[in-house]
Amino acid sequence: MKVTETFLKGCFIIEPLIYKDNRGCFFESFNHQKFEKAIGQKINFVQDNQSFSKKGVIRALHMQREPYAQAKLVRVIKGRVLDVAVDVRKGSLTYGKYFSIELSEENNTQLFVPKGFLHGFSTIEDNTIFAYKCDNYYNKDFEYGVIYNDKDLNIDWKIDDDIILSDKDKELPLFEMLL
Ligand SMILES: Cc1cn([C@H]2C[C@H](O)[C@@H](COP(=O)(O)OP(=O)(O)O[C@H]3O[C@@H](C)C(=O)[C@@H](O)[C@H]3O)O2)c(=O)[nH]c1=O
Repeated sequence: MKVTETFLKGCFIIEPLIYKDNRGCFFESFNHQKFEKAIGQKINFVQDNQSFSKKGVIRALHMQREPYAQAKLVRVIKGRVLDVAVDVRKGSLTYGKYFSIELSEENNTQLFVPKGFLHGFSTIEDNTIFAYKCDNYYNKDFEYGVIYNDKDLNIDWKIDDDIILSDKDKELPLFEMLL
């Protein structure tokens, strides 16, 4: 696999090695030993999540507060998303900056989003299946977020049609509330 650190320290792009043959293809979607070596830190994923979304959905921007903060390893099984990670680590040189990348069933690319990041994605294709591993359990009392269209963050979600949001995501606060 090829691992590339983004301009946000600790946030990595992972491109698995794809083995193609006359049947189709094969790849290791996660290998604990290789993964820890590649990112240079111990990681213990304890929860796997999967969501299905129509085209034009934005699920964002989410995180959990300590002691339930989560690092995530995200990927697309079917369809295509624009995945977004925002650095909100206090004191970070890239605080408030975001990285976005297209993840799809074609490129099989994954993104490792460390603790201390807001995370979200928009679905560019209909019937998109998004899957991710988390290194801490879900706890609804520690969920936090920022509204997807915050003016300071100014994220281009690459959606032209109508945006579909959850009621919860419509009510998320502005980024300045995090300060
Ligand atoms: C995230 C999550 C949700 N749920 C439940 C709560 C709710 O009833 C239902 C749907 O939850 P949500 O609306 O929060 O799902 P969703 O908007 O897909 O939330 C996810 O968005 C992406 C971008 C992330 O990064 C994730 O960490 C998570 O926040 O599933 C769990 O039981 N466990 C979980 O781990």
